[in-house]
Amino acid sequence: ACSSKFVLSHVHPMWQGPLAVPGGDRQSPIDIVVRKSVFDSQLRPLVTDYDPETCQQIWNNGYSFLVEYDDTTDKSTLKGGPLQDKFRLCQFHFHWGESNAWGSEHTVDKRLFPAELHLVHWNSEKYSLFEEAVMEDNGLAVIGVFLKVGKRNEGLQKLVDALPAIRHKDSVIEFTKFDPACLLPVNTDDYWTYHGSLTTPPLTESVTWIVMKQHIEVSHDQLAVFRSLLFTSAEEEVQKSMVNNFRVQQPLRGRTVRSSFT
Ligand SMILES: NS(=O)(=O)c1ccc(C(=O)O)c(S(=O)(=O)NCCc2ccccc2)c1
Ligand SMILES: [Zn+2]
Repeated sequence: ACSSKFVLSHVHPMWQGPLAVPGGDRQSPIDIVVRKSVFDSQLRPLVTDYDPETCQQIWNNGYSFLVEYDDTTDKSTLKGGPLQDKFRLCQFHFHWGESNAWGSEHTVDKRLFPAELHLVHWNSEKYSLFEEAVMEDNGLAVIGVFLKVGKRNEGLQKLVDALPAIRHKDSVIEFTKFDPACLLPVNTDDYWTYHGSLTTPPLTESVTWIVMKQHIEVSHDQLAVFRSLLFTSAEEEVQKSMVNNFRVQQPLRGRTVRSSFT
C-alpha cells in the first residue's frame, strides 16, 4: 500500500506543514471559483474500476484515518477524466471539522463542507512505485468528494463501525472487501480539475486534482464518530480529538481550474 511504509513520524504536530511551500506555485487545497472555471470539452467521464478484494487495512496515522489497498497490481484503477494514463488506487481518507460548519479542504465559491473524501491514486503506467510517483508532476491523481450532513450513508457504516478499534494514532486493523465506489456520488461526470499538491507533508506538487461537483450525504451521527478518533497515541497523557485535520487554502498563482460540465 502507499503510505503505510512511511509513517510520517517526522511530521511535526502542526501536520499541516508550512502554510506554503517555498517556491511552490501549485499548492492545494484551493477555493474553486465556479464562474472562473473553464469548460473543457476534451475532459472525459471518469472510469473507476475498483476491486473490493484489494482492500487491506484501516489505520490511524495521527492526522486522519486511511483505508489502504493492495497497489501491487492494476486491480483497482482510475482512468479517463483529465488523465492520460492509468492510475492505481492506494488509499482513501477524509478531512473534517470539529463542527458541521467546516472541515473540507477545497471550497466552492468559498462554501465550506463538513468533510471531504480523498481517493489517492498513482500513475502505474509511468512509475513502478507510489513513492516514485509522488515526486513526479503527473504522478498522482486524487478524487475529492464533498460530504454533506443528511441521511445515513449505508456504504460508510462498515467503515464507521471500524473506527473505535483505531481510536489512537498508529493503531491499525484488518479491513477487507470494501468497495470505495460506494462512496462516490451518483454523478461522476461533473467535476473540476486542476494541477496541485498533496495537502499534507511533503506537499509535493504531483497531484492532478479531480473534485466532484456532486456531494455525498452522511448522517450527523456518522460524522460524530470521525470526531471520536484521536490525534494522539495510547501512551500520551493528554488525548486530543482528531478534528480540523484540513490544510488552509493556498493561492491559485494563475492556475486555471477546468470543468467537465457547463
Ligand atoms: N490530502 S492528500 O490527498 O494530499 C494526502 C493526505 C494524506 C496522505 C498520507 O500519506 O497520509 C497522502 S499520501 O497517501 O499521498 N501520502 C503522502 C505522504 C507520503 C509521501 C511519500 C511516500 C509515502 C507517503 C495524501
Ligand atoms: Zn486528503
